[in-house]
Amino acid sequence: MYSRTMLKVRTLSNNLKMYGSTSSNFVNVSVNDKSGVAIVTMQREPVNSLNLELITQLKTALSDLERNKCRGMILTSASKSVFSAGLDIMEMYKPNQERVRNFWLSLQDLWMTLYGCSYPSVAAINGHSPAGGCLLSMSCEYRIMLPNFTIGLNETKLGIIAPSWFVATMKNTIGFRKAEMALTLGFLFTTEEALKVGLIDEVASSKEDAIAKADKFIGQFAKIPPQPRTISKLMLRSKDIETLRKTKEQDLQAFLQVVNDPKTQKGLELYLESLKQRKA
Ligand SMILES: CCCCCCCC/C=C\C=C\CC(=O)SCCNC(=O)CCNC(=O)[C@H](O)C(C)(C)COP(=O)(O)OP(=O)(O)OC[C@H]1O[C@@H](n2cnc3c(N)ncnc32)[C@H](O)[C@@H]1OP(=O)(O)O
Repeated sequence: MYSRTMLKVRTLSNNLKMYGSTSSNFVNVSVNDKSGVAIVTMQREPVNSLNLELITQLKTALSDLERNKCRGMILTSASKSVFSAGLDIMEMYKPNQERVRNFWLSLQDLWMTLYGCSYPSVAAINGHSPAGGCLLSMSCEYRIMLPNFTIGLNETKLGIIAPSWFVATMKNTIGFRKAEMALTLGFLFTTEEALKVGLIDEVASSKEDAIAKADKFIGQFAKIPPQPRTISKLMLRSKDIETLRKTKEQDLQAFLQVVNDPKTQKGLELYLESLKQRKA
């Protein structure tokens, strides 16, 4: 049914090669020949932390799907326990200035592409989904999650502030009051809590069940003319996308200022240590 890599993810562009990156394939795209629905799988082990390369490859994959007029897209993970651990902290810890700049601009681009894509989008959340992982999930139109995992914007717990477009995405997903509580507490919801608060739409018993449910959700649009569908979606979403488009540089500078603050660097160092110690 789903043929692997029918839509090839392009290798990294030249401007990334200058950082000495190898063009490993962190994203797999497979398309169902019959329905035209694509499954986009993040496969950057161990936790799909979003580094520059994964972000760039995701953006390329989503844009390719747009160009190829795909019928729907399901975003999921190759890991059995993590959807995405959010932004790769190593991109922000003692960063190379040119790379960290590119990193943030690429993340902005990815969000604008995913949030504003014309095709129906579903996150099949088959593992933990904190911070940037939650942002990706919320940017889709529908979320299906497996039990016993967590999801949320936990930035305040890390001593940082979620950028305004993360906040807008959460507010648009669960409403002002619940977003305010969740963001100020840096709350990570369990699957059950996420369902209750409306952060996810359905619970699935397995990844296969999540994909089947996602296919069913997308299938509903077969009878809806695509143009009115897309225009309606963008009427709801384009204001926040345009806000970021207009303030990209300002947002970048705010990010760079925070990242380059010695206090942030110390915080990131301690957090990385705490992640490693959890294992010991
Ligand atoms: C006024 C306007 C100001 C604007 C300023 C903007 C500033 C905003 C800046 C940043 C925004 C950030 C958003 C983010 O996304 S930050 C990332 C937040 N992510 C997390 O907190 C998740 C951390 N990870 C975990 O909780 C767990 O790893 C989990 C995802 C639950 C998976 O657990 P488990 O399966 O047990 O795996 P391990 O913890 O053992 O991890 C395996 C290895 O992966 C490393 N790891 C984990 N997460 C990350 C990460 N996000 N980045 C980099 N590396 C990560 C972990 O250390 C292990 O490494 P190793 O095997 O070497 O020990």
